[in-house]
Amino acid sequence: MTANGSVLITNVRPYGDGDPVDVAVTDGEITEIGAGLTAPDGADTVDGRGGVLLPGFVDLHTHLREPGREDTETVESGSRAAARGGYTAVFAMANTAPVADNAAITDLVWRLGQDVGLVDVHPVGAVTVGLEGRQLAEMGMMAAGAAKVRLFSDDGKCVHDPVIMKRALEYSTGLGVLISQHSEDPRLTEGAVAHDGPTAARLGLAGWPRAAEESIVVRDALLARDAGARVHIAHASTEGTVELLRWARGQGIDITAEVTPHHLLLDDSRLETYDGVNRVNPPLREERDKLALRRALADGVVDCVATDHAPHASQEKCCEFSQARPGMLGLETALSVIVETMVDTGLLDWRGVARVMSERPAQIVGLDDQGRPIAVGEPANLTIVDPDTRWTVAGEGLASKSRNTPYEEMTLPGVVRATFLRGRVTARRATSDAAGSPSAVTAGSPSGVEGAWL
Ligand SMILES: NC(=O)N[C@@H](CC(=O)O)C(=O)O
Ligand SMILES: [Zn+2]
Ligand SMILES: [Zn+2]
Repeated sequence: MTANGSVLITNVRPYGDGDPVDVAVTDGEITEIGAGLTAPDGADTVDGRGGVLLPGFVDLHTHLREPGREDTETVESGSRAAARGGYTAVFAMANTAPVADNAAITDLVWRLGQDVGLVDVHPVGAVTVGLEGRQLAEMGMMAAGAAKVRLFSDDGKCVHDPVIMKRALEYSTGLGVLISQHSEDPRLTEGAVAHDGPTAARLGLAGWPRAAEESIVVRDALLARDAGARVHIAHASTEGTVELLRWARGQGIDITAEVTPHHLLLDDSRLETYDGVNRVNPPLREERDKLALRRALADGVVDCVATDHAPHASQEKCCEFSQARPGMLGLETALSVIVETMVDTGLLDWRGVARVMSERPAQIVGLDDQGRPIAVGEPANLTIVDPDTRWTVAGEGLASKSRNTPYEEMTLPGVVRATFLRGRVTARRATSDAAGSPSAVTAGSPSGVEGAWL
């Protein structure tokens, strides 16, 4: 565990409200908020340049590929990507090799994350042994380990056997942990590579129907109801899922859900090029799903944003569409996609961004040191966002070890200027432009140039 930091953050607007203030941090905690503060003893000063100060983001759905596929991402490279994306905590999915279905693996991932020290990496434990859907994993042992695993998922695969899912939910309630379901009826998606709609039909791609997701969402809502359990829906992707979530909430069922940035911005019209970078599970849907998901995130029916950051090697993505591995990068572009789809459209203000990217995800998994108010006495897990600068995404310049961003060459609004984990700077952009006027930056532009990462 690395020491807590002291820093003076100047010229920032908490939640984008009011006139700029300074925020003093000592030993990892916010000690003072006001105008014209002086730096705590020995502390660094970070000029926020009038940017929006938000609680550090929390990602309930990240794939870090360690152990097993360190060629595509490691805890270290993924942590750096997360910090640059404004994150202070991420949940690393269990579909590694070997699978994180025991406390030896989950504790290893936790320790690797703490040693890197850029973001709190909370391992997700598998629900079933080997993600095979047959035998429950030792959830209790993982929860009792150093990693204190609190989120379990077979993500990549659905816990499709209803009897296993029922038992897992009952068990999770006793342990006080949460199950995140990758909702996919495997019989309905055999061979499927794209959303089952007119585009896939025209392109000759095997279709993944909305019902494959929605039938599991409603089944699990009913299983959670009867078990008196909570359940979380990973990567909600359809208009029907939104309706089912609304219905289940109305019944008093304890169900929460996340949506990915890519399902808010992209749709299956992207598939025309047959570029494997657009293959993802669940698939990019249609315009009306995208718009329903945006509205649901704004009104709280979908609780939060989760990246489903899924790094893959270029040889796994640059091939025939149906052979490409599903999944896309997300950590370093999530904030910008949320600004584009939710802030610039008037659906969310900055308080809303704090809610869906930090507060709600922290509450859902019960992290008591994340998603906290920006107030004296609170942990300094923070991010500064410059909402007026646009940048052009280039996979080449990202901190991730992989390049499979679907936003290559897109110009997006919103730049993370700096991220703080318990008061320590974990990511920071250079500012050669002292006047602070908005300007275009490019990810990974050469050092010394505006926007480069220090
Ligand atoms: N989302 C994806 O398309 N892929 C994920 C697995 C998953 O989230 O289901 C992966 O691990 O690559
Ligand atoms: Zn999944
Ligand atoms: Zn995933």
